[in-house]
Amino acid sequence: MGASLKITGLSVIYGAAIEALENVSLTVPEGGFVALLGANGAGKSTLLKAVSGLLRFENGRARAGKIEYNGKPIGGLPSYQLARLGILHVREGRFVFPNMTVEENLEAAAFAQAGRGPKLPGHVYDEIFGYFPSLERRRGSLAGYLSGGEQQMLAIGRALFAQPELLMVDEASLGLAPKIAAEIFEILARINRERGLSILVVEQNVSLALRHAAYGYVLESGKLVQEGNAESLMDREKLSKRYLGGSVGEAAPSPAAH
Ligand SMILES: Nc1ncnc2c1ncn2[C@@H]1O[C@H](COP(=O)(O)OP(=O)(O)OP(=O)(O)O)[C@@H](O)[C@H]1O
Repeated sequence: MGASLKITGLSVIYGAAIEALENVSLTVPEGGFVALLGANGAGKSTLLKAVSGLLRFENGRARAGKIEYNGKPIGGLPSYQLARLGILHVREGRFVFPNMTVEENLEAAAFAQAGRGPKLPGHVYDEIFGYFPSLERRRGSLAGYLSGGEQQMLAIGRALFAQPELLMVDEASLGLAPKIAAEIFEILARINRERGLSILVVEQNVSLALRHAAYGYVLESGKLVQEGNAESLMDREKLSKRYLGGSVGEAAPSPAAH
């Protein structure tokens, strides 16, 4: 089941003066798959943090604008309440517990997010491992020893335990080999299709994101500069050069790719 997100005229500042977003409006329809694109520092992560209630931990705040979830205002709610409403944010950097096994990471997430556990019924694992078979093979391994791609899958798998209705994923492809990044996006698309879950991804790899998302928004220096359906954005060759500083078809190269 998916939820709708509507952001209207959102402006965010950090501290007293750093303007990270200015008058940004964005919609994720129920069951939609939307990509938020833009170069480094454009404000993409800030937007996700504004939705999931994480801004306050970084001395950030919404100066203006409205955030509505399923038609109701949610601005100012704490992150744990937003998670209970079904808004899950997979942050950039993955944040798995390195000294716990895959299974323990999933149990911890279920316990913290949904108040379940510590032992979970088998079908819950089957559902998650159905999307991520490589995690099942490594369920007894310490998360710290997983590859970057497997850690990203674990981070997404943990979010799924909370039965989200809106899943926001920040830079899922960062530092990953193209084949693994593509696999992760295919899994996200499958989750979107099969569960009707609404998905908002932040991505620098434009072609990868627009291959799966139906609609995209482009931020530049905190302002929305382009939006449109995936096809029309892919057609705008200029988009990459002007706003993203690279080729539409390429992700930023990463020395850590594995
Ligand atoms: N905690 C913070 N305190 C002060 N300024 C911040 C903070 N987080 C982000 N910023 C500033 O806000 C702007 C937007 O940053 P943000 O991280 O949202 O961009 P981004 O598009 O997600 O970039 P990246 O792809 O590099 O993560 C930048 O100018 C950044 O320096």
